[in-house]
Amino acid sequence: MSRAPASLAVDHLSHRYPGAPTPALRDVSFRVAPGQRVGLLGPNGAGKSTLMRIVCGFLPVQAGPETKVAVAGLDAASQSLQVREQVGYLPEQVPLYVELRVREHLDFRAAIKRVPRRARPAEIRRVAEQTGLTEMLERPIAHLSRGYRQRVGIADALLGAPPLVVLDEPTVGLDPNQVLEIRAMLKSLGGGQTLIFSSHILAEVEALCDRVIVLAQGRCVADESVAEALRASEVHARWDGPPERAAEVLALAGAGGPQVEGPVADGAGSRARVRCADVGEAEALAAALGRASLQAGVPPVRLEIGRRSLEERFYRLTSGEAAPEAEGRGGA
Ligand SMILES: Nc1ncnc2c1ncn2[C@@H]1O[C@H](COP(=O)(O)OP(=O)(O)OP(=O)(O)O)[C@@H](O)[C@H]1O
Repeated sequence: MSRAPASLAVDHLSHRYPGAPTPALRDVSFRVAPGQRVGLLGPNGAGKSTLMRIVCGFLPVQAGPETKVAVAGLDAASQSLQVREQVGYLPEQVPLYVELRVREHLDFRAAIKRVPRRARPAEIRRVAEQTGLTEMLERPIAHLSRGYRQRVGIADALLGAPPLVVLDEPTVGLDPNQVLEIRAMLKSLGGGQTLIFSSHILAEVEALCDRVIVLAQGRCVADESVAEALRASEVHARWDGPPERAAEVLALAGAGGPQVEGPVADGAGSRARVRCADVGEAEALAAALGRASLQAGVPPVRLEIGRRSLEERFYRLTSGEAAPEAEGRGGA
């Protein structure tokens, strides 16, 4: 089976559970193009599952000014049944009929998803192959390991070739080998569907996605391509002089604005860090800071170019604090 991948549009989406003191989602907006692979990152309670449930039509869209959720152009509020037909969903807690064999379970689920009876055997073979379950089809689910049960949940989400596949923490609770196997399996899924999955694990998102959306306390705090996030660099600088003198050096080098953190006192000296869009910009800035330090007479100087890891950025974005210093790279 094959169907064209779906687009997803989320506009000004907020959500408050009945009786909850704070909203689970606050004015979240983003767009996903057909065939994109998007990682939804965020700490516990950030709102990832809530967002996924709404996108899949399992939680209602709470109306608000300009609120809209559309899958393949279908409105999740007024066309929720049609939206569900577009989506394959792996919930956080996978509901499996453990007394059934894998094939029976998938056949039952395919029937619910209205895969025509005659197409079902081939469809089950297809998803079993994609998820590495071919040898397990006759096993009772009760006898499967957690990793294999997760594969059954993912196979279920892929049944009927839904244009949008939404996987809520597909590797959570698995042992390290199972995590690697599931990641390899997800990576091997072709671009035949739009894929959104949630994770706490940055390496996973880096490896599997072309785009990352970061949620924190119900807000979307970052939305960028993984390549862009990985390109980001920064310059770490230390001076023997006090912060006022370091500020002079920064000004001489033309570094200012929100990209600059510091300068702050560091022992007898001072330090600052400047965010840059890429390594080239960081190298040019490090050289300019070197010249400016000499000019201002604030020696000695230590300048390092550090890659801002996705991990560090994630930490900052979701906690509002600086992570422990990133490892330096190179020097000037
Ligand atoms: N059924 C519910 N009723 C009330 N509050 C809920 C419900 N489900 C989630 N919440 C609350 O909504 C907020 C967002 O939860 P959600 O499960 O969407 O976050 P999450 O990012 O998926 O977290 P986790 O990574 O822990 O699964 C949290 O404060 C949570 O306590």
